Amino acid sequence: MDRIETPPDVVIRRLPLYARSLRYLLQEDVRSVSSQELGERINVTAAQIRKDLSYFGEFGKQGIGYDVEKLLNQIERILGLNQEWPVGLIGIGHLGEAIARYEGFRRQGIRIAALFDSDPNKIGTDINGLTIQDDTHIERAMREQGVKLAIIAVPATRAQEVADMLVSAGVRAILNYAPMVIQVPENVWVRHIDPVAVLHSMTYYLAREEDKES
Ligand SMILES: NC(=O)c1ccc[n+]([C@@H]2O[C@H](COP(=O)([O-])OP(=O)(O)OC[C@H]3O[C@@H](n4cnc5c(N)ncnc54)[C@H](O)[C@@H]3O)[C@@H](O)[C@H]2O)c1
Repeated sequence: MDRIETPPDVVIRRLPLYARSLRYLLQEDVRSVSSQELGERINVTAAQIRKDLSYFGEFGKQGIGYDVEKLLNQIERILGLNQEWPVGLIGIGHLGEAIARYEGFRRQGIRIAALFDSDPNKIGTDINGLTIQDDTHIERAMREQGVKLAIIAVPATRAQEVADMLVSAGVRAILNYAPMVIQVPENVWVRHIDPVAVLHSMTYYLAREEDKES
């Protein structure tokens, strides 16, 4: 069977969730799992899991389920997690410092490799063995280390200029925490994390409930 279709982005976004669930299963010493059981853990139907995985080849056998370790290895390979990814972090304020100190990234294939800020009081100080560099050095430092991934944790008003510097530095994927949509060329991936917008999408429901009660 030909499998030339490009997997949609929603499928790619689910793969890390499958991988995480499979890691938990391995920790629980579960060696084999059905798409039904895997789906229940992440609120996805068994049919959806089978369809998602079918973009990448044949996994598991009908009626037997998936070998947890093998499927995890395959998904990790698909996600490029058979290597470690260095990441540049820009903006070492409240959030940036917490990210720089977070040990969980390293355990999951992501290595914070370079820190940048524009505040002269922060430049030259160390966090977790890394020296905060002047953000005017982004291009040189990122190119020298071959860093293709970056995290933006600067105020919204500074996010676009930082994104422009990252693009000039050859960065191809940006995780943006600033509440501001940044413009980048087509060949650069951007994901936004906006906890305030997510909370507001729930305050909508709470406010309606309160209206009904009053
Ligand atoms: N702190 C949170 O819980 C939180 C939650 C969600 C989103 N955010 C967003 O994350 C971003 C950072 O938040 P924060 O609380 O850490 O802010 P912060 O003010 O504590 O830190 C911002 C840091 O960015 C640096 N900076 C400013 N301009 C820069 C530039 N051009 N280049 C490099 N560094 C620069 C500042 O010197 C400072 O160290 C903001 O956009 C904020 O809206 C924060």
